[in-house]
Amino acid sequence: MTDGGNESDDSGVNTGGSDRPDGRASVDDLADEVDDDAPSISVGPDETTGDGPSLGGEDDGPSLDDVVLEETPSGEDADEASRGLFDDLLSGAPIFENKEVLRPSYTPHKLPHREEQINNMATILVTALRGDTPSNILIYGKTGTGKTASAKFVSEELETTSQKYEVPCEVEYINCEVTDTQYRVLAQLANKFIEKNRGVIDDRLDELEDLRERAREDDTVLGESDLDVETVADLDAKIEQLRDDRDEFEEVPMTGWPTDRVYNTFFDAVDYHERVVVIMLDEIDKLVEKSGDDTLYNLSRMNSELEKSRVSIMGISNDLKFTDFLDPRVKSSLGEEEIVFPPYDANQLRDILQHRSEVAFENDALSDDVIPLCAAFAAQEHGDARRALDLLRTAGELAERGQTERVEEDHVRRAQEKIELDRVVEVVRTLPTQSKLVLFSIILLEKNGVHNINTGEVYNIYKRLCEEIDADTLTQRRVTDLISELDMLGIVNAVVVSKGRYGRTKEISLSVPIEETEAVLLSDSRLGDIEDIQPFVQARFDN
Ligand SMILES: Nc1ncnc2c1ncn2[C@@H]1O[C@H](COP(=O)(O)OP(=O)(O)OP(=O)(O)O)[C@@H](O)[C@H]1O
Repeated sequence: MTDGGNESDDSGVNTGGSDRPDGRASVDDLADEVDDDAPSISVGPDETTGDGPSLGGEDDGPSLDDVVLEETPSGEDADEASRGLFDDLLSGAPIFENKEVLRPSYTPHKLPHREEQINNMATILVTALRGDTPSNILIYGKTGTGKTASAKFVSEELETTSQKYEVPCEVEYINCEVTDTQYRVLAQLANKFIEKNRGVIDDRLDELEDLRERAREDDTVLGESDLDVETVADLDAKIEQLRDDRDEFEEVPMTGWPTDRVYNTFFDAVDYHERVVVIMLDEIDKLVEKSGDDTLYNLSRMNSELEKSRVSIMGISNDLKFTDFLDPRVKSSLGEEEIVFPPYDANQLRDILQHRSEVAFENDALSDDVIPLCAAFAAQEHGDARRALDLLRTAGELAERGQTERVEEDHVRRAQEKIELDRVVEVVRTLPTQSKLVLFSIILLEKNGVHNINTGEVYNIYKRLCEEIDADTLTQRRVTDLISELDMLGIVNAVVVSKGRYGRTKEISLSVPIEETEAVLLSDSRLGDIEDIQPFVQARFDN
C-alpha cells in the first residue's frame, strides 16, 4: 500500500520522506527558501535544457506541470538535504514483520481452541449443502471469545464447498450494531440479494445470447445445449424474460419506503431462485434492544411462505439474557441450536498469541516473558483474545517507538496502562453532559484535597457548575444515580459507609488518573466554558 501523503505530486513538490531519488528539493530547502527573500519557486524548464524561460503551453500561462523548485539537489546532495527525520526511525532493527495480522480486521485461517464450536456449527450447517434448511443457531459468549471469527470462518468454508458441489448456498453477514433497525436490516439484505440476482441473470443472459448467436447459423445447436430451449422463439422469449426480471428489481433506498414494501422486495429477491440462505446477525442483541423483535419474527416465519429458497438465521450475542425480551415464538425458533463460546484461559490465549506472533513479528523480536504476560493480563480481564492481541501489538509499537531491538516485559506493562487509559478517555469523552459535570465536581474536590467525598459535597459543587454553564440542575437523587453509574463504569469508586446514628452515606473517590480525565472533560466545548471555578471551590474548604 502506498501512503498518499508521501508521494510526489505533479508539481514536483515532494511532501515528505528523507530520500529523494528524484533529486528535487526537500522540505528543508523549502524552509530555507522561505527564510530568504529570493523567490522559492520558478516557472519554466530547469537549467539542463539551457533554453530561455518558456511558458507552459504555446499561449497559455504557466501550467502546474511547469512549476519546479529551484536548485534541485540530486543524488548525494539529496541525502544531505534531508535532516534524517525518518532515517533515525528506520535505522533500528524492525520488530514487526506483518503488523496487520494483529489487527481486529484480520481474519485468521486457524482458530486454536475453537475446534469444538466450529465443528458444531459445521454439523448444523451441512444440511444446507444437502439442499435442506439448517436449524437456526444462537451463538453466545463474552466479548473477544472468537464468535465472529469462527462464524465467518465456517461461512467461508460453507460457501466454498457449496460452489464445489454446485449446491446454491449463500451467507449474508450483518453487523447489527451498525444496522440496527428492521428497515435497515431488510433493506441491506434486499439490496444484497438484488445485486446477486443481477449477477446470476447477467451470467445466464451471456450464455443464452451466445447460444442465440450460434443458433443463427445452425439451429441444431439448440438441441445439443443443456439450456432447456427447443426453438429460437423459446430462446428469444427466455432472453426477454430475463431482461424484464433484471429491470424489475428495484433497489431499496436507505429510508422512505413503508416497511412492508421493503420486506416484500427482500422476500422476492431471496425467492428469485432456488438456494439456501444463512443470515448471520452479529450483535443481534443490539438489534433487539434498539428495535424489538419484529425483524426476527419476520425472518423466522419466512420459510413457510418461500417457494424456491430457504432461510436460516445465525445470531451472535454477548448478552446471554437478551432472549428474555423475545416473543416466545421467536425465542424458540431462534434458539433451535445454541452454541456457547467460553472465555479463553491464560494457556489458550498463549497459544493464540503464539500462532499470530509467528507471522506478525520478526524472529527473536519477542523476549520470552512477553506472550505469557499478555496472556495473563487478558485472562484476568475475562479471557478476551482481542484484548490479548491489542496488548501484544501495543507492546510491539512501544518497543518500536523506543527503538529497542526486542519487546520486553516492561513494554507489555506500559501497553496495559496505555490501553486502560485509552479506554478511560473514550468512556469519559462519551459521557452525557450531566455525568461529566458530576465527574468534574468530584475531580475539583479531589484536587482541593478533599478525601472521602460524600454525595452532598459533590452536589454542592455540581449545582455551582450548572449555574456557571447555564445547564439544567438535576435533583440530588438523580446525581446520586449518576455517581452509581460512574462507579459501574469504573471511573469512580463509591462505597457505602455507615455513620452510626447519622445513617449511611457514600464515600466517593476517583479511580482514574486525575490530570488526563480533567483534560478530556475540558475538551468538551460546554465544560470548556467553565471559567475558573477553582477559587470558589477553594473558598468552600478554606473556612
Ligand atoms: N481461537 C482464536 N484464534 C485466533 N484468533 C482468535 C481466536 N479467537 C479470537 N481471535 C481473535 O480475537 C479477536 C476477537 O475475536 P472475535 O471478533 O471473533 O470475538 P467475538 O467473540 O466476536 O467478540 P465480540 O462479541 O466483541 O464481537 C479477533 O481479532 C480474532 O481474530
